[in-house]
Amino acid sequence: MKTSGGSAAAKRRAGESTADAVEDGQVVGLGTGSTAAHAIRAIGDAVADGLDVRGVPTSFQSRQLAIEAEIPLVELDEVDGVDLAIDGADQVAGGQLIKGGGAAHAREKIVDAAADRLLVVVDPGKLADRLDRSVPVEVLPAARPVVEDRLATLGGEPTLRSAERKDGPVVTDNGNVVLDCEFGAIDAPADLAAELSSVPGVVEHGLFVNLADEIHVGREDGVDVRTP
Ligand SMILES: O=C(CO)[C@H](O)[C@H](O)COP(=O)(O)O
Repeated sequence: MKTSGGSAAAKRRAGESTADAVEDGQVVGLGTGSTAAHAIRAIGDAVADGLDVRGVPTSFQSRQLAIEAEIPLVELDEVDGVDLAIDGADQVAGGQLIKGGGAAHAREKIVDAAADRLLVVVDPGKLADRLDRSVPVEVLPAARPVVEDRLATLGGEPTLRSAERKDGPVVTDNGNVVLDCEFGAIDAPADLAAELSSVPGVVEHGLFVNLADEIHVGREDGVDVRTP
C-alpha cells in the first residue's frame, strides 16, 4: 500500500472516527489510501459485531481491504444510491481537495460525488490555506502528448507518473496513465477543474471541488471535525 507520511496514530484516529458515522442499512463508499484503510478496517470490525452495510469500493486496493475485512460489497450500478462515502485526500484547503496520490481519483470521484455525504479523513499535514500540490490527471495513454500540450497552455507542468518498482509509467485500475501537473498555488480550483475536465483525453483529474461535507483531521490525541 502507498504510504504518504503523516502520523500513523493521526491517520488511524481520523479513519476510525468516520467509521463511527456509518449506520445500519447504509451503502458506504470505501475510499482509497492509508487513511481510508483505517476506516475500512473499523467498518469491518463493526460488521463483525452485527452492522448491516454494503460497501462500494473505489479501487483495487479498497476492494481487497474490504474483502479481508469481510464487508459485503456492491458495485455502483447495483444500488439506488450511496449514503455515505469515506475517503482520504492529499491536500485540503477549506472544502477543496487534491486527490489521486494513489492514482484512484477517477473511481473515487464517481463514488464520492454519488454519495449523499462525503467524509474526508486526513492527518494535519494535509491541511493548507490554498491548494498548491501537483494535480493528478488520469489520461488515455494515446492522448498523453496532446494532453501534455494542453496542460502546458493552461499554465501547468505535467510529469508522467512512474512507479518505484516498475519500468514504465504507473497504470491506473482503468488502464490509463497519470500526469502529475504542477500549477503552483491554485487560486480558483473550480475554474481549473472545469478547464481540466474539458480537455479531450482527460479521463479525470484530482481536483475535488465542493464535494466534501466533513473533514476529519486526526491528531495524536483526538479528531477535529471541520465542516467546510
Ligand atoms: O486520493 C487518494 C488515492 O487516489 C488517497 O485518498 C490519497 O492519496 C490519500 O492517501 P493517504 O491517506 O495514504 O495519504
